Formats: sequence, C-alpha cells, structure tokens
Amino acid sequence: MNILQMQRPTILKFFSQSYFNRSLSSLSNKLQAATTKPNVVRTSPHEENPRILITGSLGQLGTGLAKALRQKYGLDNVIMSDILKPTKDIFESGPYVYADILDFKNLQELIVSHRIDWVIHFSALLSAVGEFNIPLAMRVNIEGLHNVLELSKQYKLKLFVPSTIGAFGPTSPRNPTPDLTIQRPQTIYGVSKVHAELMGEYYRHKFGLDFRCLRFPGIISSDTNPGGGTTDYAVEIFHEALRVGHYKCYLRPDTRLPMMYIEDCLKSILKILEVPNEQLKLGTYNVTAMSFTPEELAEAIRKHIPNFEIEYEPDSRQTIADTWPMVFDDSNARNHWGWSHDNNLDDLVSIMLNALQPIYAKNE
Ligand SMILES: NC(=O)c1ccc[n+]([C@@H]2O[C@H](COP(=O)([O-])OP(=O)(O)OC[C@H]3O[C@@H](n4cnc5c(N)ncnc54)[C@H](O)[C@@H]3O)[C@@H](O)[C@H]2O)c1
Ligand SMILES: C[C@@H](O)[C@H](N)C(=O)O
Repeated sequence: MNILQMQRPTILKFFSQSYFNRSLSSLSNKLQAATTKPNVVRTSPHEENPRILITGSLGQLGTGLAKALRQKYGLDNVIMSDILKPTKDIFESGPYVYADILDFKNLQELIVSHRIDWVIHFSALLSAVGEFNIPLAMRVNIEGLHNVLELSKQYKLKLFVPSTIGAFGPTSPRNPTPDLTIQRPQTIYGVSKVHAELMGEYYRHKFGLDFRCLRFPGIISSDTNPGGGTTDYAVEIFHEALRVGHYKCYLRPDTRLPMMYIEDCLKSILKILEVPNEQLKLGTYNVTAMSFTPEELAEAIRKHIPNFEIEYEPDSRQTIADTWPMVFDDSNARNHWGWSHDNNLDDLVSIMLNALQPIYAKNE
C-alpha cells in the first residue's frame, strides 16, 4: 500500500513511528496531499444525476424550470431557493430553501451541505423595476453574481446565468442583433447583464469555469407572472383580453421586440446544460423564437376574441424598449448546438388563451 492510499490514522502512525528513514519534508508533503484529498470521490454528472440549486426560483422562469429539471434529474436533486415565502404547493413539491444571493456564507453552506453540482442563477431585478431602485439592482444583479461566480469556481460547479436582449443598447444593430456586437445598454439591468456575460466568460477562460449563458427575449407564460420588465405587456394583455376585452398598453403600437413562449425558453436551458463543453464556441448565445409589435399581438388575439380593443399610453418603459433589439439573430445557437424553437406567434396566442380562459370563465 502506498501512503496516499492509507487512511489518516494509519498515515499518522506510519509518520510517528518513523518506519523508514525518509526526509521529514518529503513525508509531510505527502501527508498534506493525502489528508487534503476529499474522502469522497465525486462521480461525474454522467454517472449520477447532478444536484442542482436554482436561485431566485420563485420568479417567472424558476418554477417551470424546477419542474422540468426535477422530471429529468430527479425530484430531490433540484433545490429551489429564493428570499420569498413559497406557496404551500411549491413547498410540498420538493426541496425548497431560503437563500439570499447577497449572503455568501449561507450560499456556501447550501452548496456544501446539499452537495450541489450545478447552479442556475435566476435572482435579479428586471429592467423596469431596476430603474426604480438602482442601488438594490446593483447589489442583487452584480454583487449576487460575484457570489455565485466565486462559489462556482471554488466548488467546480457548472453555472448557468441568463442574460437578455436588454444587454444591448441604442448603438447596437437592432434588426437583426447578432451575438457579438456593440453593447452599450442604458439600464442598470442591461449594464449588470453585460457585466455578468463578461465576468462569466472571464472565469471560463481564466479558471476553466463551466459557465453557460443564454440571452433571452421577453418570456411569455400563463402560470407565472413576470417580475417587472419592459416586455411584461405581452403577458398582461392576455389576462386583460379575457378579463375585460380591453388593454391599455404602455408601449407604442409599432414597438417590435423579440419574444419567446416559456416552454421554448425552458427547452433552451435544458439543452444548453447538456451540450458538451467543447461544442460551445461562445460563452454567451442569443436565443429567440419570434418578434412582434403590440399591434400585431392584438391582431393575433382578435382572431380568437374579435371585439378585443387595445389603446396606447406609453410610459418610461417605452424609452427602454426603444434601445433594445427588434429582431434577435440566434443563428449561432442554431448552428453550434442545434437550438430550435417550437412555437410561433399564432401558437403562443392559442396556448395562452386556452390556458387562461378557465380562470376568467370561473369569475364570470
Ligand atoms: N422573464 C424574462 O422575460 C427574462 C428575459 C431575459 C432574461 N431573464 C432573466 O432570467 C432570470 C429570471 O427571470 P424571471 O423573469 O424569473 O425574474 P423574476 O423577477 O420573476 O424573478 C427573480 C427572482 O429573484 C428573486 N430575488 C430578488 N432578490 C433576491 C435576493 N437578494 N436573493 C435571492 N433571490 C432574490 C426574487 O424574489 C424573484 O423571485 C433573471 O436573471 C432575468 O434577468 C428573464
Ligand atoms: C427582456 C427581459 O430581460 C425582461 N422581461 C425585461 O423586460 O426586463
């Protein structure tokens, strides 16, 4: 048996009895190497299911992703976390823990005690709410990212961080917007997301961190509400169409923005998490499904609700939307790792109305 294969007490006995006449420094070096080696050999995610922590999991994207990941990797392997109190349904659906993204020590403890392999980092303040509390947005979006980056490096975790169309600005080409181009966003949300992209890619090159990042368009879902972004109108409009047949839109009728149905968003995350690292030629990829304006969305809704009316009263979110991509070029994601979406505008409208109709029918 060589010294590296011995248990710690045997090594100590071996050392103290000086069975062999070796130099103290050479032996103590080996001893240090042997005792600092982890006792448990970590099997790769291919041999057993990864253990996954989702931060900010009670938002628009987190609940659906937790469900999808639990189906794929096992219920107990996906730990939801947030600073919010979960509903009874969420609490009873699988592991849920409190985790403030600003509390490094608490995150560290969670990663260690739950044997986490992957982190999905969703905690953030979105574009519209971020402008109303810039100091908090800076802390959550930037300091929070630093915490997960550093812990992912220390514990050799795979880290997924979503970025956004909001990471571009008025000097970026807007139709279409490619992956690599000028990025000079004019919101704290956008600035923090460019920072996240660059820091993640830096850690990837510098430390070999398995960092993966997708830039999402506005995400549209029926079972979760959006968290204060510029694209929220594309969810609200369905609720109002069914509730009162009328919607007052805070964007101009011709404001074109990239969008995606939540199932396609979740599909893209599941896919990017599984792509072999060597296949990823970029650290950050655009993904999208469609682009439409409020007027085009209203027209598509009228195919189902002919009397639906929309009026326009632009507010500060218009200024943000005017600086964002109108059409997103996601050809690299399609070519490099086979990204494809399933739902276009007409699919989206049918799915949303069918999903929400029973709720408003009940209230009639
Ligand atoms: N929804 C979209 O359209 C969209 C588009 C592009 C990118 N993204 C990105 O995806 C991620 C998730 O977005 P979402 O729509 O689910 O956001 P959301 O606003 O719905 O949810 C964010 C969650 O972060 C949590 N959070 C806030 N402060 C926290 C803190 N200190 N510690 C821990 N958690 C905290 C909130 O409680 C909330 O549940 C974000 O990073 C967002 O930028 C979303
Ligand atoms: C686009 C995305 O980042 C988010 N829905 C927002 O509008 O802020």
